[in-house]
Amino acid sequence: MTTGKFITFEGIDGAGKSTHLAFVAELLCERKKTVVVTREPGGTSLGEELREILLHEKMHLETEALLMFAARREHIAQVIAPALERGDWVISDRFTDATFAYQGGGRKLDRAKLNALEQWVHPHLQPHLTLLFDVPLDVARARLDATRTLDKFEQEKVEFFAATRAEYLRRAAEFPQRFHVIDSTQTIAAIQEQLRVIVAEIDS
Ligand SMILES: Nc1ncnc2c1ncn2[C@@H]1O[C@H](COP(=O)(O)OP(=O)(O)OP(=O)(O)O)[C@@H](O)[C@H]1O
Ligand SMILES: Cc1cn([C@H]2C[C@H](O)[C@@H](COP(=O)(O)O)O2)c(=O)[nH]c1=O
Repeated sequence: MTTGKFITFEGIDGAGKSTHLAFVAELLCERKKTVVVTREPGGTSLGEELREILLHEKMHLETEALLMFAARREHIAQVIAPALERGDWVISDRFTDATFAYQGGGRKLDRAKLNALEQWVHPHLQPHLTLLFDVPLDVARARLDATRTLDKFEQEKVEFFAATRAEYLRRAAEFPQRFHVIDSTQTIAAIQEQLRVIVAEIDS
């Protein structure tokens, strides 16, 4: 019997999702789960090649959305579906909510086109739990500026991130049964306490 669950981590760049992903993976390992940690775009060798292109080359917004879903198709076929079938837990740093937020919200691509791609690529797969790390834009920006060289998305203007964040929050309100919105301005320790409770709930 399949017992694995699919958990996704979402948020604008710099919100802190990668920081907490490792912690949740550890919590699940302590609970004796077999955990597959992966990311989008990426997660397969083709997906990682597409990631390089997507994060560094300019392209038409529809090309960008199509490549995100192409990488995702491969990711589901090679990694996510087989792991869930084995009963493993899959934790992915981003999934389809990111396409709705970035290409839909940020770049203003028609949501109907994204719905059609989602229906094509994964009509029967949705995360069991989506953790949305939410922060004001200035906090996210300060965290990014302190830590890294910025990629194509991270160099976008404040309006882009405001629209991306708004679309994430709109989706969280649309799908309250799977989304948990986490106030990522809290300390890392406070967020970890919240994550402990959420993980215990989903594993009960
Ligand atoms: N709650 C927090 N308080 C203070 N600093 C934080 C917090 N969460 C994360 N950070 C710091 O902010 C920086 C960005 O965090 P992280 O890489 O986890 O963000 P991210 O959401 O995964 O970003 P991206 O999507 O661009 O990879 C890191 O230096 C991390 O240590
Ligand atoms: C899956 C997905 C991702 N993006 C963007 C969001 C981020 O800026 C990058 C991924 O980098 P991360 O720091 O590892 O999160 O890609 C996107 O625009 N659309 C998507 O579907």
